[in-house]
Order: sequence, then C-alpha cells, then structure tokens
Amino acid sequence: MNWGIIGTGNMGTVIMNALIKSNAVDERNIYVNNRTFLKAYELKEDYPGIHVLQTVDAIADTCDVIFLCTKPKEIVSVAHRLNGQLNEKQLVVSITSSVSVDHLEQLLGCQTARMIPSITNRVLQGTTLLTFGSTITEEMKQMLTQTCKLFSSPLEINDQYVRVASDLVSCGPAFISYLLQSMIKAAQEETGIDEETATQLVETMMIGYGKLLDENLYDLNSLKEKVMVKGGITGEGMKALELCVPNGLNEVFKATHEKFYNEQNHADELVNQLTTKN
Ligand SMILES: NC(=O)C1=CN([C@@H]2O[C@H](COP(=O)(O)OP(=O)(O)OC[C@H]3O[C@@H](n4cnc5c(N)ncnc54)[C@H](O)[C@@H]3O)[C@@H](O)[C@H]2O)C=CC1
Ligand SMILES: O=C(O)[C@@H]1CCC=N1
Repeated sequence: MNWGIIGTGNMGTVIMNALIKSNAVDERNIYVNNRTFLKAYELKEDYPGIHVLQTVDAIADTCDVIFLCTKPKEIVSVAHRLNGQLNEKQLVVSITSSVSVDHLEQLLGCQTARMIPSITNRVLQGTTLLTFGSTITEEMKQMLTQTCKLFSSPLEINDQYVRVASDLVSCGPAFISYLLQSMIKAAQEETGIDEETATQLVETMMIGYGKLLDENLYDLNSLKEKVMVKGGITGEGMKALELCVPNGLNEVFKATHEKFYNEQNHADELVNQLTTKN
C-alpha cells in the first residue's frame, strides 16, 4: 500500500515520522509532495527511501491513502485539484478540523476521512481524532484506525466536539508551553532565579509528570492531592492559582471556536464556489 503526504510542513513531517518510526509503513512506500520541492526533498536526508514527487497529480496516480497536510484553504484547493483523478478504492484524509469529510465528499469521488494529529504523535504518543466519510469501507476504516494505533491513541469523534477535542489534543501542547513559560517568568520576577535554571527545572518536572501519568500511578486529581500536603505550602500557592486561572481559560475555548466557525464558513464557501463552477 502506498501512502501520500501533500504538504511537508510541521504536520506532514510529523505524520511521516510517526508512520515510519512506528513501523506502520516502510519508508519506500511513502510518497511526498510540497509546494516548495526542495523542502520535501530535504526529508530524504533522514529517510533516503521515501519518494519525492513533483506534482499532486503524481501523488494521486501512485498512492492508496493521501494525507492533505496544507493549511485549511489549501486543503480545499488541493482536493479540488485531485478531483477526477481518484477512484473509489483510494482514501483522502484531511488533517484539519475546519475541512470536514462532507467538504471532501463534495469535492472528490473517493473514500474520505479526517484525522487530526498532534505534535505528540512525533514520539508515538497522544491522540489522533478520527471522523469517517459516508463511503469509506469498513476495511479501510479498520486499516486507518489500526495504523493510527501504532503511533497514537485514536479516537472517533463526533463533529459536535471536534473543535474542543482539537483544542485539547493538538493546541494543548502550545497552550501548556505558554502556561509553563508564564510560570517561569513569574518565578523570575518574584525571586530573581535565572531563566535557564527555571526552564530546566520545569522541563524535567514535566518529563517526570508525563511518566507518572503514563505509568498510571496517578490521575490529574490524585496527583494534585498527593502533592498538596494538608496545611502545607503547595496549598497556599494553589489558593492563589485558583483566583487567577479558571475564568481566563473559558476565553481560550470561545476564541478557538470563533476562529473555527469562520474557517468552516470559508471552507463551505470555497467548496460551493468550486463545485458550482463544474
Ligand atoms: N501544527 C499543528 O500542531 C497541527 C496542525 N494541524 C493542521 O495541519 C495543517 C498544516 O499545518 P502545519 O503543518 O503546521 O503548516 P505548515 O505551514 O508548516 O505546512 C504546510 C505545508 O504545505 C505546503 N503547501 C501549501 N500549499 C501546497 C500545495 N498546493 N501543494 C503542496 N504543498 C503545499 C507548504 O509549502 C508547507 O510546507 C493545517 O491545516 C493545520 O490546521 C492539525 C493538527 C495539529
Ligand atoms: O484544527 C486545526 O487545524 C488546528 C491546528 C492545531 C490544532 N488545531
């Protein structure tokens, strides 16, 4: 089976790495294409077996499964470009929340899915969020799910919750980085500790934190309770934290959803334009 990746930016590269590193796919069965050819070609330094194709048409000719890993607007135009070149045995996968399987089905006569990845898939961890189109075969569904299982915990997600789930799974690492950087900055401001030391302390703490969860020693709540000795110092810090954090976080989800609805409307309009022209 041949696997195609159109767009070898951050996420295209993460997906390629995850497929190879997890032994889900042999690198000789991976075909990539990028608008800037050289950027895709550079990936051969690490993975000499992959094939770099000059056009998306060549990807359509060669691949059984094709991941569309460009920005949302370009996902729609690349899908439109592939129209007429794919058959019902092939699968095209959107990796972004705002381009749905319905959008792909309006543009393409092949099987469709959406698989929202996370940067955590790079280390064969984290979740992938799956949604399947109406014409996908049971066999293809199983194949994609089993493949995702090799580098993540796949979860089939209802459209209603796809954005909030992406916020947690895919935006999460960026949000957590920001929160930790804010913690480092506050520590510096309040005590004068140098940034390098504070950063090192936070990073090693996070690695250990992930391992505690990974080894199922604690869940979020029991971990918090375990550290917060009754009447102790953590509790005092926690009281201050409880005053400044909670409400602000609601705004995060309001903001991502507003942007999501805009992007989704934009994708609707673009798909309508492209399909009524034909
Ligand atoms: N960055 C992340 O953590 C996540 C990103 N996503 C989604 O992944 C998609 C890609 O995001 P990034 O990888 O961060 O963006 P990026 O900008 O790093 O990569 C996009 C790549 O697509 C290429 N490209 C653009 N138009 C093209 C075309 N017509 N043909 C071939 N290649 C083309 C660009 O040259 C670039 O290399 C977005 O839709 C984003 O919403 C989803 C989950 C997580
Ligand atoms: O839905 C999306 O496409 C964005 C990218 C990172 C998380 N969500």
